[in-house]
Amino acid sequence: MEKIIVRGGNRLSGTVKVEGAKNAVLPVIAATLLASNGKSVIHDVPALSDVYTISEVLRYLGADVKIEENTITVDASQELKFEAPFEYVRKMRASVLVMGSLLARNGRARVALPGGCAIGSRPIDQHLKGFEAMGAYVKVGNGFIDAEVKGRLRGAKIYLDFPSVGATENIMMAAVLAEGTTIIENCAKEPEIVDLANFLNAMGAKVRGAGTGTIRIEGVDQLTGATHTVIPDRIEAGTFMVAAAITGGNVLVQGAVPEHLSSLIAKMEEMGVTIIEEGNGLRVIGPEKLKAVDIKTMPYPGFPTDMQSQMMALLLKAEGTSMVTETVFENRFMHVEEFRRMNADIKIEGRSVIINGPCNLQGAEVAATDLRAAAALILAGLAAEGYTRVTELRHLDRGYVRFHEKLAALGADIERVNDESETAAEDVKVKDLNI
Ligand SMILES: CC(=O)N[C@H]1[C@@H](OP(=O)(O)OP(=O)(O)OC[C@H]2O[C@@H](n3ccc(=O)[nH]c3=O)[C@H](O)[C@@H]2O)O[C@H](CO)[C@@H](O)[C@@H]1O
Ligand SMILES: C=C(OP(=O)(O)O)C(=O)O
Repeated sequence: MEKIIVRGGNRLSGTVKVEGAKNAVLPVIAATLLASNGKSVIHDVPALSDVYTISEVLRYLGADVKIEENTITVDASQELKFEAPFEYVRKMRASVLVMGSLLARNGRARVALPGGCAIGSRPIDQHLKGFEAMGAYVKVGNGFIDAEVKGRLRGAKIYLDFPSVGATENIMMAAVLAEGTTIIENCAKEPEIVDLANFLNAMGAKVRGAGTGTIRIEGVDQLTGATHTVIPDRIEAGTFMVAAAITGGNVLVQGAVPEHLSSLIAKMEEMGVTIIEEGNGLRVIGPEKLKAVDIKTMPYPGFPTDMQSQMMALLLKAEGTSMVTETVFENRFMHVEEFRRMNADIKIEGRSVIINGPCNLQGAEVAATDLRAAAALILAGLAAEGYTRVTELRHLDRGYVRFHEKLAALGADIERVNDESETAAEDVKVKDLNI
């Protein structure tokens, strides 16, 4: 079994470079399907398992995808299939993002239902509501969503009940080739939405208002492949900012965009962390003592849910009582039990978590339950006494490139091992159970 073993206590120092954003590159890759001529060239693509999964989806659909270092080239000019099977969607929910592009290009999209995951039930009703408003007939059955439109999609006014990131992206991708104007109201404002709009516009689309609560899209007849560089990953940047703070370290996070991180910066400063803009990044200096604060996750520009578990790790070391309230996903507290295994004084009360700090964290064997929980447990391990062993690393690999190597380069005592003896023992168990 693969695990990351970290021994806490080292102060981190040095420079770490942020990768291109996972949550920006996935919709951008899905959008390359919209180009019926020319190739798209995407730069600063992070080497993540999610990126390989979406590339496989595109290949299955008939696109020609080449990955060279941090650049992906997609030629989707040939005829495309319209179905994305469960084997891909199961690996990665974001596979559902090909739906808007396929519907716009083919007039039909059939995508396996993504189902829930460890952080919540995650329905896609708002995506489907948008497609229906644009004239698509949507049917859900046998584990698939089937959307079909006779002729071309038509522009429509769509109000989202919640500013869903995925629904905003999927509707944008459907609307760029629709006939007439689409207006998405109460849409998501995340930087990743702006990045997608920039790529679509480079392909010849007419998208205005991305980054505000209303996006206006005038449909065009055809899109052409374009070149694009993905924005830096604000969540990876934030994770390293916490790593610096939790160890009382001094780290330059190169590529961190301050405007994308304002809520995190504000909260970390309230805790007593020093954050200085330097070059094209942020220098983060951890204090001797951290102060407790309250946090509530919200859609952008509110505090990001994708930083909730890492920030919770930091609050474990803060003096006083902190409350973390999760409003975006209904079940994103699976890491709390794991923190408790590390001797954290922490409890769940409804949609909030109460932390009494500073906790005397102790190393333990803990399991990652989702991508950000994996990072948070490693962060807690950096500040714990003794050795922390984190398992279920497939979650980590979805969103972090060489995470342990980057931390080791900053001075952390950390390694990633493949413990053969444990794997062998597990094989025996599996055989005994005849699974
Ligand atoms: C690949 C990607 O970019 N993932 C991000 C994206 O996920 P994703 O796009 O899935 O997140 P959404 O913004 O859509 O979801 C937010 C909330 O809205 C609900 N909802 C969403 C759609 C819908 O049709 N109906 C509905 O009820 C969800 O269940 C959830 O409770 O934004 C989330 C919120 O910032 C981040 O945590 C994820 O990292
Ligand atoms: C929840 C996340 O991603 P996804 O939507 O791909 O599951 C995340 O990046 O933290």
